[in-house]
Amino acid sequence: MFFVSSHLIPESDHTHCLSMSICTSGFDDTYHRVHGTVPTHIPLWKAAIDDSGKDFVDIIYEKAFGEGIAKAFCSGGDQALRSKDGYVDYDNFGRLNVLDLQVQIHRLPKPVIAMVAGYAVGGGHVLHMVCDLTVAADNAVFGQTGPKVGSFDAGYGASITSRLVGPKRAREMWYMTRFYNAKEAEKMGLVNTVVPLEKLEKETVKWCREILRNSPMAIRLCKAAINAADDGHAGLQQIGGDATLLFYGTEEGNEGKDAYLERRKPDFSRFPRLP
Ligand SMILES: CC(C)(COP(=O)(O)OP(=O)(O)OC[C@H]1O[C@@H](n2cnc3c(N)ncnc32)[C@H](O)[C@@H]1OP(=O)(O)O)[C@@H](O)C(=O)NCCC(=O)NCCSC(=O)CCC(=O)c1ccccc1C(=O)O
Repeated sequence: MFFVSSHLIPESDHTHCLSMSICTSGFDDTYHRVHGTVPTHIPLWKAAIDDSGKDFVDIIYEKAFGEGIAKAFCSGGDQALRSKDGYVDYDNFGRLNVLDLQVQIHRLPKPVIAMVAGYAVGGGHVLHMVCDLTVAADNAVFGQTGPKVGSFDAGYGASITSRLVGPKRAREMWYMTRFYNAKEAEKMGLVNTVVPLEKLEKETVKWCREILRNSPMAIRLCKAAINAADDGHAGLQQIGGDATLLFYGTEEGNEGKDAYLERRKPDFSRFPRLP
């Protein structure tokens, strides 16, 4: 189970900087939090998975929830770092790395829950939309800003908006760049639930635990199935991989492998040919 959240990044730096709360699959009481400012140009999933955000942990967490000020989930690509070819890296290469993060969130065979406090706008709004579920605080604000600042996300960004809120509303969001409060977002189907800010993390953890009561393989396949149509061949590959994974655990699958290793002809006759 993963959940992605972003709390207030100190001072002005709340652009594409997520403080991430990553709950590993066990998600027991020892789940760890990785809170940190992770700039656009570092693949966030990698930072999270590598635990490389460890140093930030308490500082950001305190700033965000300790002081009761969670101003932003993510306000999108840092316009100050934007260059002619993307968002510049430490090595001065422009990149659009957030696209990779979107793909990773979609393909991760576990639910990813966006825990949104404050602004989720621009590329930050796309990030919450690619997550499986969104638990929003009552101070959350949602919207696309791209066309206002000369940007757009014509990949997952535009198409998932349309899936979630319908094509008319999606156009409204992208053409008009309006902001919507948490209740409006809930009504539009952009978020799953809205809770008071101070209950945000508790509620998100509750949702995680509720999911974790259920079959991990069933959930894995539900996620793959829900994303399959949107993801085209990559979606089929994901669900196909899951089918292979399950088949390798069967006697029928192993008969082929065993026969090969034992240098004999495989005997599949005992396996049913189901209607
Ligand atoms: C988020 C706001 C609505 C907050 O407003 P407010 O509370 O009044 O605070 P401010 O005073 O405006 O902001 C505080 C401080 O933060 C700076 N800031 C905020 N957001 C950004 C930003 N995105 N870039 C740079 N700086 C930002 C702001 O300037 C202030 O700094 P000071 O130094 O204190 O003055 C409001 O801030 C706002 O609307 N922000 C801009 C939102 C925005 O337009 N975001 C960019 C959208 S485009 C985008 O996200 C890229 C899309 C993308 O990610 C992508 C798409 C397709 C392919 C690839 C990519 C990709 O990889 O990036």
